[in-house]
Amino acid sequence: MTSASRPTGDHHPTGAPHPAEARPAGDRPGADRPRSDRPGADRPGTRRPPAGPTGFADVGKHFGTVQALTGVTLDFPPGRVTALMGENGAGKSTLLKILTGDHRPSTGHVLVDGERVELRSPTQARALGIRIVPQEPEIVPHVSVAENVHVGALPTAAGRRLDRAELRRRTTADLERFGFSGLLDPELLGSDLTAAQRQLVEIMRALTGEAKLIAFDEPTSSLSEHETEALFALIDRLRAQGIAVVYVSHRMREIFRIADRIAVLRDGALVGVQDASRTTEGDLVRQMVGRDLSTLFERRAVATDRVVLDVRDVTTDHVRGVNLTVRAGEVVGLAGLVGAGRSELALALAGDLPVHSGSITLDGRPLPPGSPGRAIRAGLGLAPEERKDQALFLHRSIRENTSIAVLERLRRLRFVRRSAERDLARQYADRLRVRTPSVEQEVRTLSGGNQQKVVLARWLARRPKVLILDEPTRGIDVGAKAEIYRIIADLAEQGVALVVVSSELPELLGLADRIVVMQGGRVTGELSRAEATETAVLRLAMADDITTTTAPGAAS
Ligand SMILES: Nc1ncnc2c1ncn2[C@@H]1O[C@H](COP(=O)(O)OP(=O)(O)OP(=O)(O)O)[C@@H](O)[C@H]1O
Repeated sequence: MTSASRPTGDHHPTGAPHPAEARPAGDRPGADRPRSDRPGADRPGTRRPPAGPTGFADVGKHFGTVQALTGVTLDFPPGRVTALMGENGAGKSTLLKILTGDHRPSTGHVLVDGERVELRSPTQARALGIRIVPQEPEIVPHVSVAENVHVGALPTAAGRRLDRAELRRRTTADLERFGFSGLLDPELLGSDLTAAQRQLVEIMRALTGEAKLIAFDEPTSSLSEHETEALFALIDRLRAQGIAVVYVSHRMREIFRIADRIAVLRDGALVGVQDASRTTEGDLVRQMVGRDLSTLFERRAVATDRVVLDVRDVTTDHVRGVNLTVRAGEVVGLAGLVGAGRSELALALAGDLPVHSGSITLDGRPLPPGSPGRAIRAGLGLAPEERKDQALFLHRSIRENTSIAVLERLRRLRFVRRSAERDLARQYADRLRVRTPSVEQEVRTLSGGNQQKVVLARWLARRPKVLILDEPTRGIDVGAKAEIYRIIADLAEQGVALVVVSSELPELLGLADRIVVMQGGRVTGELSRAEATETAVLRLAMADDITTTTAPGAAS
């Protein structure tokens, strides 16, 4: 791509000043007007009003017998952020894929600036200014960040060789404009990127060239607070330039922070579109799920004195001397910022990563580290963070994917195995509200959130002595979240020792009897349920940063 083909001046995301308005939910004067109509947004060069709406007219979509969408009519006004909400499998991703030319609608059509268009491919949608930041970033592993961002439009020097200096310059400038400087090195290889960095590359890719509509599909699921704020600042700038933003997320707090309007889908149909300042979390939940979830975190404390998991001085590549005890019936929350070492500790305890020193005792017996099979046999289960990559057999059914962890138990009942397997899978599919016609459905055809529920079902079904759940509700809708909280409470009542790693603080504060906070691979503190507040947790999660600020050099 030449620099001339990139957005410049007012069209560029960072060409416009950052809107200064703070936006607490429910207190946004003029929130019902398009942003571009508001004072300060009307700068020379801001887009002209389009001739007509961009969005969907009566769109339906079926996959074989599955009716994913029915009669959806919805437009995305310029300069406004429209959030799309709905339970797992409600049809959000399918809707986005129709907008970006990945799927063709079975009925109805897509409108761009009032004109009916037949989008045959993502390239065609892109040429019309429609962009998507997909749920699963697609990164080329063997090339740099810069090449990944500018893939398909790389600058060339004499002899048609790649002009690396120009590419680096361009990417560094992009990083600065998008507010991502310091979060990503243009020279890093695709294969070395963290989940968060992969997401940032996808966002940068979507923002190159002239965009009129940008859709984000659960963009923050792997971003830290800091990266999420950089993304929100960017979205504020996109809005101020008159770009239509579509934002898919299950996170209520984010929706109320960033959205102007909220569209709710249920079972493939549009339930309604409301102004974000005139609705509440409770209203949205009722619309999505059809019931009240006000008792989300209700659970009794049932922890006993019997220590089931005792971790002493465990050191791994990035984890330093961690001590942790979990009692039967206790839920211990592991808090920390992304990169604090929580997932590495979880993987090490489950035998998936080497332990360099220290000891692990499970139910009074030493658990030699380094063997996942041994950990499972000893009664320690881990539902890892990267569930889909690490755990699913995509071409197998929900039944097979659920029962694989309990086959030994079912095998004993040789003749009834298949039906026992099916009953088990059905029981969890129902409890976790997996949207599927049958448990014989191949997992690859499920929506992202429903795939996550299947992996979780497997571990919940196993009922180990110690269960470690790493980000158990990531990508999962609010109805199923409530069910997962209930299952965690039930497991605790049955005497299971639980460790929950979560980046959603309200979730940890609601679930945990005790919160252990990590930072930079170490435990920086522990808070009882009574002591734990968001501020107290964050203070410990940033302990080093605070030490460094107050006493330079002291933290080295
Ligand atoms: N390629 C496919 N083949 C068969 N069924 C599909 C396919 N893609 C989607 N579906 C079905 O369409 C429905 C809508 O799925 P979609 O991915 O749009 O949901 P979603 O609202 O994005 O969910 P999530 O919050 O879990 O990401 C689901 O029932 C899903 O199983």
